[in-house]
Amino acid sequence: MAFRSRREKLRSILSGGTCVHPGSVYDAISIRIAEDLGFPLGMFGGSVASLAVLGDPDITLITLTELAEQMRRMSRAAALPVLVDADHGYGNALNVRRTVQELETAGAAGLTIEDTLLPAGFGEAKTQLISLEEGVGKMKAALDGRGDPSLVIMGRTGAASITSIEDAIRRARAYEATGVDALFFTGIKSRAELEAIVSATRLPIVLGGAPEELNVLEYLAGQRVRIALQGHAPIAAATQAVYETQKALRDGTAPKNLKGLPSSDLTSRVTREADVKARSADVLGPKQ
Ligand SMILES: O=C([O-])CC(=O)C(=O)O
Ligand SMILES: [Mg+2]
Repeated sequence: MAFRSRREKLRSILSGGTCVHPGSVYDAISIRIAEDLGFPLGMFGGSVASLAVLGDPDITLITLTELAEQMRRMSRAAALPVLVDADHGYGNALNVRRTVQELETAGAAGLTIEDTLLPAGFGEAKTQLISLEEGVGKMKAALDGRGDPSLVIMGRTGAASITSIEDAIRRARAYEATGVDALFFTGIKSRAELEAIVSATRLPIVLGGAPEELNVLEYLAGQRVRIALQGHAPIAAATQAVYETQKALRDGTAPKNLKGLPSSDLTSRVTREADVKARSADVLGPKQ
């Protein structure tokens, strides 16, 4: 299986003794940059998928097909293992099974399924959770949908910031019992909360965003946290760069005087130009 080594790399992060920051990736160029800079893993968030594909905020308007297609583009562009935020699995537990099948064939190294009620329901001001029982059904369906046993499936709960830390632990333990490979938590606010989770569970932990006091890799590593997200600044920086460049051009700046453009060397690296040229010479013959 072509993607197995990517999945095994993610598994070795989860079974290792350190905690890593993933690179935030959302398209073919961003995954190549993350790979070239030596990130051990890419994180493809639902928020950045919505931004890159639709230009929308993170409100689950993106479809599974669009998400999987963007993942497929990244899988072709680079060999960096990618953890995909598969949100709620795009429907009920049967949809979760389908979501796993699609992301597996698109080359994801791993994916998260969360227990948030998505998209937001009628008249609901605050984010809601599905029941623990429905969450368990989704985790079972995700595992059932996996064809390649090396694909990593993570159970994710946002309960810490929606209901309580006790509820987050209860849910994590129930997801753990289904056989998922790791637990992903959002909304953890303190070391005490993290330590309560650590003593009540046994699987590797992934933290999606954490306050300053938690953000020390050595400390996190000692708490069984293997991956700690750092948000999605690269796509935000790209938005600002496009804005500045278009504004300068609109204001009359000559293209040769624009600031912040990549060197030709960087462009050549992110397009893997040397590789393309070598292949062109092989199959298209020498240029006349
Ligand atoms: O998983 C992540 O990267 C955090 C998240 O939910 C998102 O960005 O949609
Ligand atoms: Mg998300």
